[in-house]
Amino acid sequence: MACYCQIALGGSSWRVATTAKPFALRGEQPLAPDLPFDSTLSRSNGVQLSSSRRRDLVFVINPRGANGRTWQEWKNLLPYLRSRLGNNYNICESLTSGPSHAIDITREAIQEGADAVIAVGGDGTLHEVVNGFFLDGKPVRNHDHRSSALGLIPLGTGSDFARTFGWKNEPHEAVECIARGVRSPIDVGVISGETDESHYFINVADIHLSAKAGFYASRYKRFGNLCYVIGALQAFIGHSNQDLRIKINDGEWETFTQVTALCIGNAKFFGGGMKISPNADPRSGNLEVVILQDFKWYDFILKLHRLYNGTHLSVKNVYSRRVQSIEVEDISGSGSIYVQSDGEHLGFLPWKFCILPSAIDMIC
Ligand SMILES: Nc1ncnc2c1ncn2[C@@H]1O[C@H](COP(=O)(O)OP(=O)(O)OP(=O)(O)O)[C@@H](O)[C@H]1O
Repeated sequence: MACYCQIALGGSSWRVATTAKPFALRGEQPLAPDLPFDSTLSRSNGVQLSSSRRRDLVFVINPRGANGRTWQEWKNLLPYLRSRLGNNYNICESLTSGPSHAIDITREAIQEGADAVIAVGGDGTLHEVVNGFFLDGKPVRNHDHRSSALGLIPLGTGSDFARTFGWKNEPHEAVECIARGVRSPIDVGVISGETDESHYFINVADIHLSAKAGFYASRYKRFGNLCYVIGALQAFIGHSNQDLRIKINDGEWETFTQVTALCIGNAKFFGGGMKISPNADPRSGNLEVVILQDFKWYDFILKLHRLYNGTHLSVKNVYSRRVQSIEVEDISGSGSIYVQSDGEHLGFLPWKFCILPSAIDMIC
């Protein structure tokens, strides 16, 4: 018989739905007020995994993803998920309460021995789940020194990472992958700066105009994919191309003049379907760097279709290269050049970006 457990951790709520003994987690704070509360749910303190022999799949759901669509679709999906996967797995449902919470949920789920942690939402949720696979620069492990697999049910606004695998922004294909259970190692990008703290990305990290556009786009997610157009228009206001210093694979510093945007792809798409790094492959052991130089606003109008279909690498003033690492510095030293990773604002230059080959097993 199915049993459910309401769980909360580190300032937010989790709900676990299993068909066996519940995956119980600390209960500290209530559900987000506008989320329905199931009175059959119970709470407990401390963390323990199901004692069932079946494996635990922890679904990390951002109820605010895609302006609330993620939550609506998840509710519709759950009965199907239980019928499709419930015979072989305990289905553990964990709702995020706010930014960064998915990181804590993921770390705890891995430490408690979850078989897989599955991000349900957009690239931002996936980004946080990926960051939860690491702590203090090392992979998180359970008591047997094993990690969990990473899964994804793409239900965000852009869901760009899923596009590299040819998945649509809907759940059924992803659920079939989880049911098949095939896992393969994928690469993760790691970003380091002046502090000891590392950040991880799985899709695309980018610098300057595109990162500024992403920063603004995040304010307009209620408009769906149109947010990227609005964000880009706002980013153009006051934009000026900048000279950047770049060091590739720990070689010599080089100057790239009048950089409009610099993109570092572990996968191919960003900005709601733009195929910015068309040769990137998260199983290649490389990152694809694409640099747009001296682009004017009208270049984007004339060449936008090439950016979307990934044929822009042969365009004038577009440089591309496969790298294992790249360091980027702002020559002006203004500290105002935007950086984002997986569509999430990270801060401003300088940063170093490296590949971690085969860092995570992914269900795909
Ligand atoms: N409960 C929550 N309330 C508010 N924001 C949240 C919550 N949980 C996560 N977030 C934040 O929501 C942001 C966006 O999430 P997500 O990427 O899933 O959706 P999206 O932006 O619509 O999709 P995409 O990134 O694919 O365009 C993330 O930055 C995340 O930190």
